Amino acid sequence: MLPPEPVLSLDHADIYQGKKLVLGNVSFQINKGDFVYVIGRTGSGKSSMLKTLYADLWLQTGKGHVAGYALNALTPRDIPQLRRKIGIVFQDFQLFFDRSVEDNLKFVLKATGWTNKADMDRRIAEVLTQVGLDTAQQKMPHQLSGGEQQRVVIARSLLNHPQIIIADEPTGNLDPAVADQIMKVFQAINTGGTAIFMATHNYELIHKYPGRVLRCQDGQVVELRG
Ligand SMILES: Nc1ncnc2c1ncn2[C@@H]1O[C@H](COP(=O)(O)OP(=O)(O)OP(=O)(O)O)[C@@H](O)[C@H]1O
Repeated sequence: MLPPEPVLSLDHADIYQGKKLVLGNVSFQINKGDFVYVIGRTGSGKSSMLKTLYADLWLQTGKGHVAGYALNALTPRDIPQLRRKIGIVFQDFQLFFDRSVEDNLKFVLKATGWTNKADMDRRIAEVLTQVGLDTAQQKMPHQLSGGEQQRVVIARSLLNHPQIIIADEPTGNLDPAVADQIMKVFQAINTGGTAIFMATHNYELIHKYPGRVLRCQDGQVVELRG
């Protein structure tokens, strides 16, 4: 067997919101191809931990590595580079509603340094196919269902070939059948080798799409044994 390739790790990390310690002494590792959930009650610190991992919150104590970047030694210039290597998906879709699907995706490509039009067109077609939305390129977001909009967000997260997708409640606003389809999209992406780290409240999905499970509880993160 090949040795595990870590794509994300926290090592004795403390997660803060301002001066408030939310999670203390957090240590775990996610390897290439892992599917990992983080669960826990409202306010237990899931989002704060994810935000720390994509450098929206600063890691003040302990160590962390994401896609080759040391979180505790990031410079402001590193942050866009780091975010290019991870895909970020939220519950609320955060698409530009005054632009087509294609223009939403092109915006991200241009912002991350792509210039060649043919390359951009090819990559946009690829990621839309990957999420099962090949025909939606010219549509405006409001012409799409909630599930389709979330697929566009997932497609957007894939544009720069991330090593890991960090998803915060990506099915939270969707009805169960649609949530199920979105999970299948994540599963297919994961099968292709991309690690997934997902905060969720939906235990049914965890049973149906098994993965490692971390729980935020009483200021700590523990891994549940499967
Ligand atoms: N912007 C903020 N400023 C100050 N405190 C915050 C901020 N965001 C969250 N907190 C606090 O940090 C703690 C952890 O919140 P967090 O949002 O990380 O929890 P969560 O597990 O993701 O909750 P949920 O499941 O509701 O999304 C809570 O006590 C919360 O009130």
